[in-house]
Amino acid sequence: MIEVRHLSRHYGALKAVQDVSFSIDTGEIVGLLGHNGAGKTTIMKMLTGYLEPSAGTIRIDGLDIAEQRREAQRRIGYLPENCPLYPEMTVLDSLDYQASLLGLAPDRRPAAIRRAVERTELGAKATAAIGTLSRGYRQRVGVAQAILHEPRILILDEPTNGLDPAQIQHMRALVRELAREATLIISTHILQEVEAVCGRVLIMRGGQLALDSRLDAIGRRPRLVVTLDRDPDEALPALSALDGIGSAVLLDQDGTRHRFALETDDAQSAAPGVARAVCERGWSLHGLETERQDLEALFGAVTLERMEATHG
Ligand SMILES: Nc1ncnc2c1ncn2[C@@H]1O[C@H](COP(=O)(O)OP(=O)(O)OP(=O)(O)O)[C@@H](O)[C@H]1O
Repeated sequence: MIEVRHLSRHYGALKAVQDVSFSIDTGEIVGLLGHNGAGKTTIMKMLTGYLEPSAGTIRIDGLDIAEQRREAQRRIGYLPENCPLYPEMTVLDSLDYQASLLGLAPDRRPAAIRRAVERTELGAKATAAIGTLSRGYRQRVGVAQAILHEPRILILDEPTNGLDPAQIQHMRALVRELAREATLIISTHILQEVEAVCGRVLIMRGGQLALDSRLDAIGRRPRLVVTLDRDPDEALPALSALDGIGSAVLLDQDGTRHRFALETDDAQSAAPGVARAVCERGWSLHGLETERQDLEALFGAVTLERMEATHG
């Protein structure tokens, strides 16, 4: 179980992650999706205890990562982006070295290494020098390193980055296999990646969480999209407290106008109540529509920010 509350990270004036909250249950496979620079790696580094948040809390199985970092880290396996490996080491040496860094007792190492090699199907390359391996095999070594201590939570940053189509297929099969025993968070900027392996998606946009949805809900349940000239701080609590509304998130902003998406079981029936509540507060209603949450809309949420970034 991972609980993230009001997590922020600033680099000087740059707000790389802003007030992000989510919970992940045991056994879930969650895709963290967003364009380059959206804040995915920053979140992953904070989840793994390698980067301190500027604000907010992270709990791993109830352990506060700021206070019980070592203990929390023992439950996590991490494949960093462009996983650094020593090219002159063999696969086995590399795994043995990582096992020692993880603090595995020497008598437990051979069994742990054997199991990691089997699960990542690295047997044929076990004695090969890492520098001679294809990128796909090097990624598998990175994954083998991450699972040596049999963590219950696995965090994979761009696991298919730079792989060819056959290697991507293999990595996806490996991810599904790993998910039988661990909770998985996979960062990617590829929508198809999420569709292929994840049950749930978190979309980051400009450092903020723009969408948190189960994939099987996408394309089925329409949402209500309301446009108001109110700040999210004021509008979100009011909107999410309305009868029949499960949650409210900010979609985007154009000047002072903000578009909010409201999750509801029945968007058509909830619409009049939303319109009434907005008018009762004396707010201007600039738009109210039902929106089917299909994959295109999901993708739009991501690409919009890319356009904003491109156009400054
Ligand atoms: N150490 C750092 N110092 C300053 N700025 C940083 C640092 N690390 C990341 N950033 C900036 O923070 C923002 C978020 O970066 P981050 O790497 O978390 O994004 P990302 O979603 O993982 O992107 P990518 O898909 O390119 O890996 C970017 O604007 C990035 O330039």
